[in-house]
Amino acid sequence: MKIFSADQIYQADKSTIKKEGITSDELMERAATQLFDWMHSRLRGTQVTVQLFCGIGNNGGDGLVLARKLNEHGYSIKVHVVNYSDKRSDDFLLNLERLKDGKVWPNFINEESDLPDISPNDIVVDAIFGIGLNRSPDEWVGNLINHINASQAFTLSVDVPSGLPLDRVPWEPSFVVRASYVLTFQLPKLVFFLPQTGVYVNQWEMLDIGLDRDYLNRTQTHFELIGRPEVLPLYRPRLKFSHKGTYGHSLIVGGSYGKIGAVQLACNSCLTVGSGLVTAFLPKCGYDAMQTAVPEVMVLTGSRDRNISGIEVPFEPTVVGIGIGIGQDDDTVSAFGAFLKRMGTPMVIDADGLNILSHKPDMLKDVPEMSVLTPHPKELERLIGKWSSDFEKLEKAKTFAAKYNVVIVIKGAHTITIYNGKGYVNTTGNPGMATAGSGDVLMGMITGLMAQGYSSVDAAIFGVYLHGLAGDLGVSTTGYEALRASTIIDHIGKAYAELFRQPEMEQNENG
Ligand SMILES: NC(=O)C1=CN([C@@H]2O[C@H](COP(=O)(O)OP(=O)(O)OC[C@H]3O[C@@H](n4cnc5c(N)ncnc54)[C@H](OP(=O)(O)O)[C@@H]3O)[C@@H](O)[C@H]2O)[C@@H](O)CC1
Ligand SMILES: [K+]
Repeated sequence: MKIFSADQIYQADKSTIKKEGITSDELMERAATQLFDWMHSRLRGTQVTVQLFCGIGNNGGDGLVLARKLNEHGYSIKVHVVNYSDKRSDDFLLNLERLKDGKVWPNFINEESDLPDISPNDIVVDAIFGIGLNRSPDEWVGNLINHINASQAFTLSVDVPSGLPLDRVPWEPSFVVRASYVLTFQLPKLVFFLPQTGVYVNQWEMLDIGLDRDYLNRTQTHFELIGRPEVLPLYRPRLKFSHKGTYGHSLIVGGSYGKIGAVQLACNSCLTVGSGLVTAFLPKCGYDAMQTAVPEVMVLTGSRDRNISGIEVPFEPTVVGIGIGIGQDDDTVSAFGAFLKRMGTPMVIDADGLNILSHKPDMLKDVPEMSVLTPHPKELERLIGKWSSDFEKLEKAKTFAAKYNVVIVIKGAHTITIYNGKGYVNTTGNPGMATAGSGDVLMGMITGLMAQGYSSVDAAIFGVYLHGLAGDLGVSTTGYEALRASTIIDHIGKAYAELFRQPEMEQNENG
C-alpha cells in the first residue's frame, strides 16, 4: 500500500471532489461519518463524556461533524474550539453553524482561557491539527496538548495526532498529542512507522473515505507499506519437477571463536526458508559444533583456528551471506576485502562485514551491485554517518544505496528496505524479536531466498516480512521475553502457510 505525502493527499482530496462532483463539505461529512460509525459501533450509547477538541481548519471541521452526530445520537459531549488562528476554513465555519443549529454551543479556548478539566474516564477526541500543520503549535496550544496527555483519558486522534507534522520530526516533542488510537483517513502515514515519530501513535486504523482510486493508483510515492497483499505476489512457488539444485547453493561465511552460533542460526534459517543447499565457511574451531548442530549443512573451514583468514571455496555459490561474527582481525579484514573483489554476484552483508566496510570505505567499490546490506541503526550510522532525524536517515540511506547500487535493510521495529529511491516499510514483527541472533536469522533468510531466485529487492522485502511473521507466530507460544532467535526459525514454515491462509470469514462463506 502506497504511503502518500501531505501534498499528495490534498491532491487526492481535490481529485475526488472533482470526479464525483461533490462539495468539499460532503467529503468532510463522509469522513466524519466514518469516525462516528467507528465510535458508535464500539460505544453503543454508553454514557461516557466525550470531550472534543477541534481546531479551526478541516481537521477541526471533522471534529465538529463528529460532535454533531454524537449529539444527535444522545451522547454526552463537550466541544472545545481551539482558537489558534483567525483563518478558519470554510467547512469548519459551515459545520460550526450546523452544530449551533443543533443547540450545541462550543467552548472557545484561546491564549487566556483556563484549561478545561478532563477526567481519566472521559474520551478525548483530538481534532486540533491534521495534515495541515506546518509550524510549531504556539506555546499555549502546546500546553493544552500537554494537558490532554496528562489527563490519562483515552485519546482518539482524528487523522493524525495533533502536533505531529508528516514530513519532519516535531519542533517541540512535548507539543504532540500522545494518541491512544488514531483513526486516519484511508492512507497510512509514514510518521506512524518511524522510531522518533511512531511513539505518538499507540494504535492506528484506516478509515476508507472513498478517495479517487485512479489518482491513488497512478501516483508514484517514495514509500510503500508492506503487508500480505504486497508480499504474496513476490512468492515463488516450488515446481513439481524440481530438485535441490533448482533452489540454489548458499554459502554462509562467518564466525570466530565464541561466535559460531551466529553461523548456525543463519545456516539453519537459510535452509528452512528453502535454499536447496547450504555450505558454511568457518574458522576451524567451529567445525564440530556446526556439523553437530545442523547436519544438513556442509562445512568448509579456513586455515586458522579462531578466525577467518583466506576464504577459498571449491564451488560457485549461487549467493553468499557474509559477515556475522567474523570480528575485525587484520587477516579477516584482508580476506573479506579479497573475497569482495573476487565475487561478482550479489551477496548479503551483515554485522562485522558492515563494520569492516565502515572502517575501510575503499572496499565499498568492490561490493557487488545489488547486494543486500542489513544494518541495525548503529551499523547504519557507522556506514552513512550521523543523522539529525529519522527523515534525514532515510534520505542518507537512499543516497548511499543509489551510489553503490545496493539494497539497504534498515532493521528496527518497522524495518525499512531501501532501494532505487524508495522505502518499503514492513508491518510484521514484535518487540520480542529484539533478541540475540534475530539478525543472523534474517540474514540467512534473505540469503536463502536469493538462492531460490528471488531478486535482491524481493528477497529483502519478502524475507523481512516472513521473518517478522515467523516472530509474530512464535510469540504467541513464548510471549515477548522468552522469544529466541531459534523460535523464529521454528516458525518459518508456519509463516509461509500463514501467507496463504484464507481469513476465517471467507472460509465460512465458502462453506
Ligand atoms: N483527503 C483527506 O484525507 C481529507 C481530509 N480531511 C481533513 O482535513 C485535514 C486537513 O485540514 P487543513 O488542511 O485545513 O489543515 P489542519 O491540519 O486542520 O490545520 C488548519 C490550518 O492551521 C494552520 N496551521 C498550521 N500549523 C499551525 C500552527 N502551528 N499554528 C497555527 N496554525 C497552524 C494552517 O493554515 P495556515 O495558517 O498555514 O494558512 C492549516 O491549514 C485532514 O487532516 C483531515 O482531518 C477531511 O475533512 C476530508 C478528506
Ligand atoms: K488530529
